[in-house]
Amino acid sequence: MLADAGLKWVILGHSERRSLCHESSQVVAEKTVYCLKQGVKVIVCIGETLAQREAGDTSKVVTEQLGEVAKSLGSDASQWKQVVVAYEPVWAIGTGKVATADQAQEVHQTLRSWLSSNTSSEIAQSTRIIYGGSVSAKNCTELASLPDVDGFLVGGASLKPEFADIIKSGSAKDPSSK
Ligand SMILES: O=C[C@H](O)COP(=O)(O)O
Repeated sequence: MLADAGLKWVILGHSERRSLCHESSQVVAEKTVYCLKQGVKVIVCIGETLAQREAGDTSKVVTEQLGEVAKSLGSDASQWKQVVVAYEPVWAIGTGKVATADQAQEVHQTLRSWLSSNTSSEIAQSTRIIYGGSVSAKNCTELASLPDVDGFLVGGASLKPEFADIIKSGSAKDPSSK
């Protein structure tokens, strides 16, 4: 239905779907495969809760979430080209508590390394890993400059004039920095 309506992208695995609708990572992976078959590209959201971060489980949680998608897509670079990974710490979504640059870079780098080890170095380098969670005009420039942050998934700020500044921050990145 979405493909028939001309939609090019969907967001899957948002934290609200995972928590309110009990959508598992396996279901997210199944939906990802289905969307790609229909020619619809996918933004897959992953991210830890505050309790998981405080327990030191962030890397485990996000790589397990990504791992379910990787089980389905394998090392097929043509499939991964249709997928964007969105790291969205649950505690940062809509809260005004953005991840620090160090926190964001650490997780993004972990995800890229994990992709390299579990798919291929080509897929790891070419897959866009974007950040979401209280991105604003105030924090976008620093976050956009991080080597493994390839863009943003913006919620609240996308409805405000500052969204223009967030879009512009994407051009601040040195493409050779990754
Ligand atoms: O759904 C939107 C994203 O989860 C981020 O939302 P936010 O930028 O308002 O925190």
